Amino acid sequence: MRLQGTMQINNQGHLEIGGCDVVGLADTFGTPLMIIDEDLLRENCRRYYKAFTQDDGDGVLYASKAFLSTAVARIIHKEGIGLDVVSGGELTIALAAGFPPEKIFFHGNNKSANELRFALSCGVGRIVIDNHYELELLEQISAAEGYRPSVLLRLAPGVDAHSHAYICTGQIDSKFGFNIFGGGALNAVKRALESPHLDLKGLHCHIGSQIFDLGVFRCAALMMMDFLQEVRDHTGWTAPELDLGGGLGVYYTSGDTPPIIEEYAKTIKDAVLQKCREHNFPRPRLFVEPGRSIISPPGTTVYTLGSSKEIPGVRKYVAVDGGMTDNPRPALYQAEYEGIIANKAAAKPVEGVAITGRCCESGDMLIWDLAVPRIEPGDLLAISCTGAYNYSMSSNYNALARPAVVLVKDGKVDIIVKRETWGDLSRLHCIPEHLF
Ligand SMILES: Cc1ncc(COP(=O)(O)O)c(C=O)c1O
Ligand SMILES: N[C@@H](CCCC[NH3+])C(=O)O
Repeated sequence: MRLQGTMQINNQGHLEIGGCDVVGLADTFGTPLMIIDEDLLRENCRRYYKAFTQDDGDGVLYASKAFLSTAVARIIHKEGIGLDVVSGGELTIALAAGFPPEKIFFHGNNKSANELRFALSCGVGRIVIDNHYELELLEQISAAEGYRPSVLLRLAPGVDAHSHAYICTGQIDSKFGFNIFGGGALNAVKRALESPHLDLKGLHCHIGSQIFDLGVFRCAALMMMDFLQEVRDHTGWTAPELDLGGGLGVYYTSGDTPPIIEEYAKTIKDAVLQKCREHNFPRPRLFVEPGRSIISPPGTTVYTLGSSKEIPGVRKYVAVDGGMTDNPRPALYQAEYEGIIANKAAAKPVEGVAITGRCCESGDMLIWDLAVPRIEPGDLLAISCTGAYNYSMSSNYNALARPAVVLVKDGKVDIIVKRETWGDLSRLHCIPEHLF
């Protein structure tokens, strides 16, 4: 496993993160346990901040769908970054953390009337309108309740992000946004500009996630800038803001070669400036919305090894005490991960095993082929780069309780999300009177 951030192997041969021995963390907090390396999280935020906010007014918004807790929201805010939320729930967590609403952008392809009212009443910075239904709904609510929200329109620029089909979002055949091709986007811009109840600030696109090819980000930026010019030709309106979404990929396993944050920033800014010159267009205020590339590398999940089953000549399955409930990505996207036996981190590998979860599903696999030293039940497996879209996509399937999440830094540890208990699992259940 590639060691990232503050990870190291200590002189007891244990994996250490943020100066904390992972074996000690597992003893204290139990497993499965998600560990977040605060230094690496802050470093990623700072690199984004530096790369994108030197030009006046540009901004970085953390896509909180990747992982959101009140403590992480505080770190994000302290590092000068805004927040992208997609539901009343994410907005509630952000507000509970004391996140300033004006630094929050509200996304989503089917926001409810109640969610829109909530966003309006707390004064979010931007509402990103996804479709005509929402445009009408937001206009009606704003008119009735006396708001004039600042809005962006989400567009599908028709760019294929070359990532897993389930995480590409900017192509023509996508459920998200107004399509540039076919005129839907231009009509939406005209409609929003005509409305006295909406303050159209600019346009948005997000082409997908876990993207390594800077060429597709460049292509999206060029197409959006060409469209801003087309809009100016048709309406006379010069869009002051352009939000290009998130999507930068990260390293999960050897062979993954993601571009660095700084290269990504340069690609986007160069493309925008090129088109500004070409069209004599004033440089819009730029926003980006990274999620995975901020929080994935700082996250590591630790499991305890339990049962195993060896099928001679086929493979050896080794089960952990979590699985698709805390990390559904291998089952959903055939995602691959690296791992290390945290209590034997310096030991030489002697065999290859398949790491399976504990759910009643054959597809509940975490790693198909992991080289491990001699292992036994009770050993600890650490899987790296699990900070994004693991906990946030976790479930209670098989009535498994969600893991705890801890933040580590300089040898200190703080719990930031408590472990769910079996008691929590029935807290929303009710037994009707006639069943007594
Ligand atoms: C609108 C929007 N912005 C930002 C993101 C964050 O993407 P990523 O985590 O790949 O950076 C997403 C998720 O793909 C998204 O849908
Ligand atoms: N959940 C996806 C990313 C989706 C990004 C949100 N639009 C993943 O785990 O890779």
